[in-house]
Amino acid sequence: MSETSRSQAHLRQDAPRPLGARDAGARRTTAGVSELVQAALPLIIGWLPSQRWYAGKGRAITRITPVVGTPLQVGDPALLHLLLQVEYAGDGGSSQRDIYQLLLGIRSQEPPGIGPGAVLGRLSGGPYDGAALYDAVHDPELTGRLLEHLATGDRFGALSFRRTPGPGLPGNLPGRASTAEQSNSSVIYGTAFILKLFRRISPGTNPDLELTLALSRAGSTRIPRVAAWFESRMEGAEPATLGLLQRYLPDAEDGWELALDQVGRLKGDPSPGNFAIEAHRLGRATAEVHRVLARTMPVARLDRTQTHQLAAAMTERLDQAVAAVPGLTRYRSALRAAFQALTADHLDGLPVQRIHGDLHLGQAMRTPHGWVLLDFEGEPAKPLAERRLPQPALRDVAAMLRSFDYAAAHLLAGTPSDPELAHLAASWAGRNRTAYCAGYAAGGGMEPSSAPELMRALEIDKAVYEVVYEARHRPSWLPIPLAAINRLALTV
Ligand SMILES: Nc1ncnc2c1ncn2[C@@H]1O[C@H](COP(=O)(O)OP(=O)(O)O)[C@@H](O)[C@H]1O
Ligand SMILES: O=P(O)(O)O[C@H]1O[C@H](CO)[C@@H](O[C@H]2O[C@H](CO)[C@@H](O)[C@H](O)[C@H]2O)[C@H](O)[C@H]1O
Repeated sequence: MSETSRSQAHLRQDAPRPLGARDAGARRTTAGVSELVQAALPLIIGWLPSQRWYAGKGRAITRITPVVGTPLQVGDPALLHLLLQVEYAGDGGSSQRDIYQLLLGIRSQEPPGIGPGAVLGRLSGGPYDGAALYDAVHDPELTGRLLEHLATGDRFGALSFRRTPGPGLPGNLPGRASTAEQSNSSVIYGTAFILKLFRRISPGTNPDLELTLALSRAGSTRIPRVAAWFESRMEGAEPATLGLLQRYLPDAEDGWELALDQVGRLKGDPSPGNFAIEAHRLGRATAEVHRVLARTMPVARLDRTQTHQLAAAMTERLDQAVAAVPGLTRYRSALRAAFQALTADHLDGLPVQRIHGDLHLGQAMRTPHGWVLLDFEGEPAKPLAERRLPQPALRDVAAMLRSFDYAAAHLLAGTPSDPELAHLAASWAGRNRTAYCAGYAAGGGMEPSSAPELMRALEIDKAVYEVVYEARHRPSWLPIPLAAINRLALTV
């Protein structure tokens, strides 16, 4: 971070409507936003790189530029909404930039019970000199304030809060930070709503909002209904989605946890459950979602050129992954050949449509009324425009198949090599993969076994993505996708 330079040149200050007589001092007004941001920047720079959602890990920050600062509450506590552009050095002297959404709380005393990882430090200078600066996601009072904005459909300068038609929203529920492992940050309001705050922001509608709204409007019960969202105008660009409020599913069980529970029982439980029934239902649910998306969003068919482009994009991602993770190098030619096989004539005319884009067991919740799918954001590492392109629906199927492998591999993680256990794990994954595909076809989706080359290429493409994801975020998990690459490279 040695070369860090800061700029406030582009900071837009958006004045809030008065929020009541909470503003104690004359200096603590909107006029002080710029000074507040300048005082906060050194603390932000120290805190940002340790956040799970921060994409620039290991790279030197070269510049930080506040883009839009909006005080959503002044006084003690105060709430500052900030969009911050961070530039970092890329490979070979290139530079990369990302915009992050921060929701910063400011109080004279830190909120009770807040974890040390959520506290940025004490401000030095500016209108809140000496006050504690912290991640407001962990402050029930301030996240409650956000819900009020969503409930009333407020506008603050560049920020617009929007509600879907339907029953009113309660404006007075405190929010608690979700502890789920995730790419963004979520706040749960009682047992009624969950608000996801997108952390890495791109101009344009986030596919999570776009697709869940389309599914909600079509009456699908396979997603939690959208209740509200908020967005920011961006200079010279489309508005960016910042947050999505959906119904909370209080009785739901996470598919990943359920699967791990079942896999764990393979180690000697006399009555291991039959997850294959659930896998079949999940396949059906996936097909149902695909059918609604194909009905309500644009669809197309691949021509010869587009098939070549599909294969070329996979090859390009592979080459980038090999450069980032040298352990992939020895598989490169076998994997390239699998992508090359896609260019044969038989894919001409393959339907493409909007899909989930990053489907895995952790995105599937089993409720008393069946499986519900979450998080239609697509792979967070891909540019937003790419995530919004129509894709073969089997891409989601291949991604879920990878998830069954992941769950099985968990059984073996950290244990000395045990051929019997390895066999049990492989059989468990195989059974559930087959059941999921059968459920998908029974639900009206394309029969996965009718397109073996495509399925293999899609699974490899996903495993390559996972190799990079694990190398970056969870290096101890890297052997899981690498083992899959090894297997997929050998299978022809
Ligand atoms: N509507 C919901 N009801 C219950 N739990 C939810 C809901 N939405 C998300 N969750 C929980 O939060 C986790 C993270 O949500 P997700 O949308 O995948 O966030 P991210 O995009 O940040 O990874 C999920 O795995 C699930 O455990
Ligand atoms: O944060 P997201 O849920 O949007 O997705 C990212 O993180 C996932 C892990 O949390 C990652 O999924 C990979 O690990 C899962 C087990 O934790 C496994 O079930 C998936 O099959 C595997 O891809 C996902 O790839 C990443 O985009």
